[in-house]
Amino acid sequence: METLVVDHPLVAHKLTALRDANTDSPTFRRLADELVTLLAYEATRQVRVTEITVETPVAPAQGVRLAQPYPLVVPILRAGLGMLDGMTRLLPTAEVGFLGMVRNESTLKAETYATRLPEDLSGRQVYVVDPMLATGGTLAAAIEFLLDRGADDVTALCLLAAPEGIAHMDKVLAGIDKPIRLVTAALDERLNDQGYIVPGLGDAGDRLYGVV
Ligand SMILES: O=P(O)(O)OC[C@H]1O[C@H](OP(=O)(O)OP(=O)(O)O)[C@H](O)[C@@H]1O
Ligand SMILES: O=c1cc[nH]c(=O)[nH]1
Ligand SMILES: [Mg+2]
Repeated sequence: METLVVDHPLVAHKLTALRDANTDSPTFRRLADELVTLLAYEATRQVRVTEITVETPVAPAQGVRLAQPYPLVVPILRAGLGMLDGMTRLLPTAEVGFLGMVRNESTLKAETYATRLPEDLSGRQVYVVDPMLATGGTLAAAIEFLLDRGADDVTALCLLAAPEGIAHMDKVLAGIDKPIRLVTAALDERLNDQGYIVPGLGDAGDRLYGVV
């Protein structure tokens, strides 16, 4: 898996505020939304385009537009919903599919409780959004699901990643001959005994949606 940790002072500034336990839910949602837009700029570097010509008021100009089929954006419910608007703002013609997954907090295994996306993803470029890559169980299962449906190019956007999660993804996805990328705002130190990212930001879903 090709991994990019976005190194930018504005990303670091917003991420620091997001981590702060004193940041309330409305501010957390706004910061997550702003961070996605910054990450999406990097994450869409390989988005497929078609060359076209347009007529300016002066002369023909060569340019590009997004190729069809349009990209599919897949938020992993629930916390991934906090990254959806930022992503579709940058890719307004993208389709959106949904994966509902929850980590069993005792076993740390990911369980899928909802799938609502096209049956056939052959040839599709997919952007998966989920703020947290902790053990990597959730994201690895999500990407395997998308590849099984035929997706041939998958980019995941996360706000935070743990080294253990990236190692797990590399192991599970080894030998897959399709582009798989991760773009994250930070690579943190480690996981704690409860599988939480350290220093992290706590439970992203709870902080987005105000559950305490
Ligand atoms: O890398 P992992 O160890 O699998 O953990 C990461 C997952 O945990 C969080 O979701 P959670 O299961 O808390 O569900 P939620 O979005 O409904 O809060 C997070 O948004 C990821 O989906
Ligand atoms: O640190 C973590 C790990 C998993 N899920 C979260 O929301 N936070
Ligand atoms: Mg959660």
